[in-house]
Amino acid sequence: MTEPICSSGSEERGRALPTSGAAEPALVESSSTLGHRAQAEFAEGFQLLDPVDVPLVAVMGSARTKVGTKEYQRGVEVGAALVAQRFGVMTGGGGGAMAAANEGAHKAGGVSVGLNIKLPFEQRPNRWHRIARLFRYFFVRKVMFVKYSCAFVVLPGGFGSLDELFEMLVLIQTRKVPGRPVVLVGTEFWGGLITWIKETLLAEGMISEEDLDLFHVVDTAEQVAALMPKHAVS
Ligand SMILES: CC(C)=CCNc1ncnc2c1ncn2[C@@H]1O[C@H](COP(=O)(O)O)[C@@H](O)[C@H]1O
Repeated sequence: MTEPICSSGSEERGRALPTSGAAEPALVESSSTLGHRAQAEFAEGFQLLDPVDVPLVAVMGSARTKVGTKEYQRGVEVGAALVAQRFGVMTGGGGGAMAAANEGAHKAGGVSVGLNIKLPFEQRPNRWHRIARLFRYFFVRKVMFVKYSCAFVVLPGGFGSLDELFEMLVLIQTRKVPGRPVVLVGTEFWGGLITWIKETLLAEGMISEEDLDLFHVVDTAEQVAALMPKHAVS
């Protein structure tokens, strides 16, 4: 018999469930294991981030951006520009755009945070963050990005970056979190999505006109810095 794709709690109870390890799929564990692990992970995340005493900007972006490319360089510049404005930088701690933003922040002498994720394949943290933790659950880690950031910057990226972007926009749109700058970097890269948002989502009444004000689209690190909340600048 083939394994069911979905399983109910009662089906789970009869089965030996994996207990730990990066290779094991998350969210198929028993409800109680999931609950305990998530609770512990929340507590550890709070412990890590509560003591950070500079305002953090979450910088999202592709795990695949190559070192040495213009895109990588722009990520480095964004990290450095945020530190120049006395923000710390918090990323997903992996390679690509995450490494770029952490590198810029670290080399500029700022606070550089990496919230890594355990994945079923090998995952190396980048070497540019000094405050770090490895998370099992994307959803717990996303709470950290939202709870501990005062602005959200999204460099060009794929599904992961889109997920983080839209999570943030929904939370602001529905007033679950206070508004904050959400900045997409790369007018050319994001242009098609923005056009679709306007010509389909807005035109079909799926969002309101004012929802378009929930995000900005820019091209340079200086423009990102100019959109940040002013309280961090002395
Ligand atoms: C090549 C590959 C899939 C590597 C995955 N390695 C990852 N390491 C750390 N964070 C990640 C990773 N994949 C997705 N994320 C999260 O999703 C975003 C990147 O996803 P993407 O590459 O844009 O879609 C990051 O902001 C990060 O928070």
